[in-house]
Amino acid sequence: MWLNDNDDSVVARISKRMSEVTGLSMETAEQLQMANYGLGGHYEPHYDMAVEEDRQVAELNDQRHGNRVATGLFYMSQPVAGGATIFEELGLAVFPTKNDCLFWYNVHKSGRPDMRTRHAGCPVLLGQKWVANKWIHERGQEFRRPCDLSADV
Ligand SMILES: O=C(O)CCC(=O)C(=O)O
Ligand SMILES: [Fe+2]
Repeated sequence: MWLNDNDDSVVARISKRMSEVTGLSMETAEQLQMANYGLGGHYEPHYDMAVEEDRQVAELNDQRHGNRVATGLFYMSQPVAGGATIFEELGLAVFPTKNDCLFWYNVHKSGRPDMRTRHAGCPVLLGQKWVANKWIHERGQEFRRPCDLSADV
């Protein structure tokens, strides 16, 4: 389910806060995506951004707005057990805490995808997991997050 800033003042406030905290423009961001996981609900390992090898995602990548430069993942509820967001490459497991937001950059300042951002949602073992995704795009960030020539900054 996708929520537009005009749907409710809470949705608009989330966008505004996201911009204030990250310093990024929300002009080209996607609507807020809500997702619910029940028992056993999980999300296979994936990248949020388009990577060259992944044609399907690349085709989904909005050419006008550029790649998904960053992800804001809001935990709207707290499962009783399970449901961590894990980053395999980084050896990171983040257990959802209600009202927390996990933020990361998907692409380097050079525009190259950061392959360390591959992540997954582990199965919910007990309780419910609600998340909201805010995907922020490259266009509009030119002066807010300037490019850098080195590949891995
Ligand atoms: O639910 C999670 O922990 C991860 C969700 C996710 O990666 C996504 O929706 O793209
Ligand atoms: Fe994701």
